[in-house]
Amino acid sequence: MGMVVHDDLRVEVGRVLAAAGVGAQSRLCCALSGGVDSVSLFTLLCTLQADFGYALSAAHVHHRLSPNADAWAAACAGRCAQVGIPFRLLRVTVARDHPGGLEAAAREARHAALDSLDCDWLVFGHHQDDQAETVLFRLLRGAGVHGAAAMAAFDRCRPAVRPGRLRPLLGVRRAQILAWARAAGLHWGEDESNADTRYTRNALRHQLLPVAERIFPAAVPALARAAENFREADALLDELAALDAAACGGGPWSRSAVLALGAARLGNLLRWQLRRGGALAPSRARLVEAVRQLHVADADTPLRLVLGTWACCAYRDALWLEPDEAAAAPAARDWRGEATLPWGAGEVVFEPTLGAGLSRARLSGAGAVRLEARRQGMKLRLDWRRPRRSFKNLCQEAAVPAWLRARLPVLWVEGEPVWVAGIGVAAEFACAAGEPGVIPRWRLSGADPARGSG
Ligand SMILES: Nc1ncnc2c1ncn2[C@@H]1O[C@H](COP(=O)(O)OP(=O)(O)OP(=O)(O)O)[C@@H](O)[C@H]1O
Repeated sequence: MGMVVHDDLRVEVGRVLAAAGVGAQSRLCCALSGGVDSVSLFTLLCTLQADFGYALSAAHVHHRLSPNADAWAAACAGRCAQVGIPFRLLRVTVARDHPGGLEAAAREARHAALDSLDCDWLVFGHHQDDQAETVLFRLLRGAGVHGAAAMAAFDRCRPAVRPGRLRPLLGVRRAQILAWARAAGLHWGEDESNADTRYTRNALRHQLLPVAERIFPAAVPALARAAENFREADALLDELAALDAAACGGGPWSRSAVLALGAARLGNLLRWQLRRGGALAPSRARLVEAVRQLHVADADTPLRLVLGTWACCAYRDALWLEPDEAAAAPAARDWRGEATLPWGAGEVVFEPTLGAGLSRARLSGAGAVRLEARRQGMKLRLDWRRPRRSFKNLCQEAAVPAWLRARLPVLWVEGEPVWVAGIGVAAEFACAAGEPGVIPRWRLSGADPARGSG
């Protein structure tokens, strides 16, 4: 393209790529908005391709919001065609009723579309001024350490799930990029919404930050440095949470071990686990309240505390987090005498006994034995001398909370329940004295409930 290439920007982008471990086998996709930042980035990535040997492509998200959106998309497509770089146009539909407003809805749709691309790294044009704005924005909304850490120059996001994110210009000032782009003779678009101070981010950029810079001339690099400090502290908190999670039993934690942690550490553990599960961060008030309730509930009370889109559950000595909509019952399974069967977040263990639990003879004389959730209108007789009672009644008596009922494993023989976890064995199938039997036990262990298995 016959442009002047200033070495400083090229060196900086190359430094970040090398630090992230980008090499000849890497597939990079440049998120190309058509603005000066991503156009400069795209140009630099094209230049550096010879040094690194990576495969480069570009993608533009068409939000269908602005009347100029088609022109932006066409400009991006044209730019890629000119230099022979594969280009993807991603059309998204932005929710008009998003609780965070149109800007947040557009961002969410944009990131979801980009995440679906088949590449190792998505490369963004964020720079140091964006970083400073992000830090300030988040602090003004009461962020914690994780939020105030803002953006990383690179995050290797769960390789199998979504591409990593690279921001090679994060240490570069906006003015530097602009000067570089002008010197390089680039052409780019100006986003009409950037001048619109109705959007909070733009108000921050055009009104708040200029005032801060008048008083603190180094406000932008200082805020970017603060983000790095927060990032370091955040990594330490994550390490602490990982240690605490392991010490509390890995998968479903031991409730007593979790409650032995101080309130701040317990909150840190919950936040960490929620982030790993991809949950939105709960509000501080909600989290503090959940920690308080966990502490005041007596050890045997089952708990289900909603934390935003997830819930923190405790039953007996197990404590775990799961998506809030996961009220669905675990998958049914046939029992053919196995020692254990998986059940949702845990398993059902069949312990051999003598004169207790379910009669082996009766079970083997019956048809198919199936582990399944409760069924509508089911009844169970625990005692010969008493009538059959409804599942609901039995649950109430055994203090099994409503949310847990759909998850209780039930052993069914020919359409009749013969065992219900936490409740007992049907009198018809009870083992007589001295007779070989089996006791099923529901154990919340094994699989990680936060992964929502079963
Ligand atoms: N429509 C788009 N299509 C492709 N990439 C885009 C688009 N808009 C923005 N990007 C990418 O995101 C970077 C940051 O853009 P911008 O500052 O407008 O977004 P933001 O909303 O502040 O950031 P973020 O989306 O990360 O929250 C751009 O440099 C570009 O790499």
